[in-house]
Amino acid sequence: MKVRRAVIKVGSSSLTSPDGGLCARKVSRLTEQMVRLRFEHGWQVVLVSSGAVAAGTERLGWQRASITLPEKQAAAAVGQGLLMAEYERRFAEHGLLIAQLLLTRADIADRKRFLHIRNTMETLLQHGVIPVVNENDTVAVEEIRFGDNDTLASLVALVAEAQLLVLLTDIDGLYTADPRRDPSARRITDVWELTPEMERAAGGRGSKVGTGGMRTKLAAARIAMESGIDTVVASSEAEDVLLRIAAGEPVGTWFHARPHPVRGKKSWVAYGSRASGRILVDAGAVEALCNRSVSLLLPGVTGVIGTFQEGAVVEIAGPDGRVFGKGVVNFSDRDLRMLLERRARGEVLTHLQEVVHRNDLVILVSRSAEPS
Ligand SMILES: Nc1ncnc2c1ncn2[C@@H]1O[C@H](COP(=O)(O)OP(=O)(O)O)[C@@H](O)[C@H]1O
Ligand SMILES: N[C@@H](CCC(=O)OP(=O)(O)O)C(=O)O
Repeated sequence: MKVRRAVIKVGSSSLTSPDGGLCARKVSRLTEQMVRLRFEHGWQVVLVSSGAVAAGTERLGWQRASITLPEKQAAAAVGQGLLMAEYERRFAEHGLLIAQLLLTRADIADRKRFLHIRNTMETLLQHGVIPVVNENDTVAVEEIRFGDNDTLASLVALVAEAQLLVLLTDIDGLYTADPRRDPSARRITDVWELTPEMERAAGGRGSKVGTGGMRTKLAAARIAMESGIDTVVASSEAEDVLLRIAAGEPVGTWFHARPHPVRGKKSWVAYGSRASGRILVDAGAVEALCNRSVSLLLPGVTGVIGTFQEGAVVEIAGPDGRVFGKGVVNFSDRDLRMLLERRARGEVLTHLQEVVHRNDLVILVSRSAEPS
């Protein structure tokens, strides 16, 4: 695999001391390696950094265990500045500029905003700047949150059209069970396909500052793999971990990209967008859409759920009610319902046939890949 662009996500525990404050040694070890990736390997690097809440909480002298949501958001606002100051200083020592991108789930779900983020990212990278991304914790309420930076990092990898996603954490990969609970757990070195056993094995966070644990790392790896991006989960503490990954050494757990991935706008439809409604189709349409690269036409539609405008993203479900696809719909829900009624009255609707064009339609390879 030839890497030109990599997204490197660093978890809170990989940047902080046990008291939660930023650990200068940990930050400098990682930034030094990123500088070498840039200059010795020619990689363009996007950094997704957690740690704002942990760093801010420690600086404010607050207790993490009993913190309220507004306090957490306030701590993130303090900590984000501390994080950026630390990165600024470290990268500047090597003549590198950094840029801050704070995103919410809603920014990625909106196609226009997604494109603005992509263009900004592209411009920064073309100018040799290192984008440093985090969730915009201060504005992110439940409905518009990623909630964890693993998912954010996988979507940033789509935005950046990266070839590699690295998730650095406090453990050296995916194990057959959470090693903190099961000492007999073994590390899995390569994953070609995510299995239900792996998902069952992936538990929650491993430290007071972590969010999501291995579960969210698998969800991130799935999005990346299905979008043609390799993912490595590795320990940030392992000696020269990033350089060893760049050298192709077997470090951590390597999740291999699918050979025929979803790409371009379709990957945004599949994983970035949020569906506004659902279209129900008959068995013939399921067969045609899943096995042939065709558009969804009106004769296959049996029902409509929800409210949406033309141009919105909708889910597509078969007669069993299971969602198997997503796409950009050509009609509003109101017009679609009207067309279905007119069809039921026997009207032949030859001129209003194409409900979702095949270029805007994606079959979700795996149901748990749905970003619902
Ligand atoms: N099957 C598993 N394999 C490895 N680690 C696991 C597994 N299940 C749960 N974990 C936990 O996931 C933790 C890493 O996730 P997390 O605490 O969210 O870290 P980060 O802050 O780096 O995102 C590990 O410390 C480990 O205890
Ligand atoms: N946005 C939050 C981090 C959320 C998160 O996913 O944390 P982690 O599991 O440590 O990567 C922060 O900066 O504190």
